Amino acid sequence: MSKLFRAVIMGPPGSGKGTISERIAQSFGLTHLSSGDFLRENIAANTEAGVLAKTYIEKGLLVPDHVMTRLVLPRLGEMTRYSWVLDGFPRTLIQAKALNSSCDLDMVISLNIPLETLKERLSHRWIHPASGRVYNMVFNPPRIQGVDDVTGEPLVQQDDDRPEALVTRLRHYKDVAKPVIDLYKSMGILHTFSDTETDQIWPYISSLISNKIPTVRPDPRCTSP
Ligand SMILES: Nc1ncnc2c1ncn2[C@@H]1O[C@H](COP(=O)(O)OP(=O)(O)OP(=O)(O)O)[C@@H](O)[C@H]1O
Ligand SMILES: Nc1nc2c(ncn2[C@@H]2O[C@H](COP(=O)(O)OP(=O)(O)O)[C@@H](O)[C@H]2O)c(=O)[nH]1
Repeated sequence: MSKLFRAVIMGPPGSGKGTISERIAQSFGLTHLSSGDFLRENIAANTEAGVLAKTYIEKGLLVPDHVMTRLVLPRLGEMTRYSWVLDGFPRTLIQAKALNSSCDLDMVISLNIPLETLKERLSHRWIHPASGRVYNMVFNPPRIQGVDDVTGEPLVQQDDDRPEALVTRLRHYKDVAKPVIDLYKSMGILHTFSDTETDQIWPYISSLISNKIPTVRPDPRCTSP
């Protein structure tokens, strides 16, 4: 069996983590794991972690590290046979160290996108709150304006995506992410991409991953035993 591939994607709000993770998942047959999705699932299922996490998310705060690690690491433990790209975790040094002690990462992708681009993108970002599906009224609009493609439910704009809120979020991201980025740099697995367009960055990410995964392997869940 060929070696499994594990990647983390980091970047400020609106940098394209979700968009690029989806492209990686589709192109290389990896599973896209998102801490935001894990949280939404737990909130919907009213688990103990979900109820606790909700109180932080509603205040615009990061969920405490011990809650996040207890939530994410067991999910990764269930993925031992699969290659994945992890989006939204780790966000702090404590989370990064916990991740390092539970698995070996092959690659960390860090997106470094100018503030003006983030502001512009987030001002057009609309989401389907229940699923976390993300649209952009310019870049990838829904089929019917204002409505989720899958459920037909209304889309909303998050308060956090307002330009005024973004500057604070970005500062916070930089402070918290810096030691994480330094750690991955020191491990020699960090790859940073800077551009204003996902379509410009994508060929570089794609060829980087192709070099690590010489043949595009089908997702093992989709093959018969
Ligand atoms: N690794 C994490 N550590 C702490 N809190 C987290 C983590 N991942 C997600 N959260 C919490 O869940 C919320 C939703 O996360 P999600 O990644 O879906 O969206 P987001 O923070 O709006 O990020 P972005 O704008 O970068 O997509 C976050 O705002 C944060 O409160
Ligand atoms: N205009 C434009 N919008 C983009 C581009 N890449 C992603 N987006 C949109 O920008 C917003 C933020 O992207 P997202 O993947 O949610 O970023 P994340 O917050 O880092 O996960 C979404 O509305 C995307 O559809 C791009 O290259 N150009």
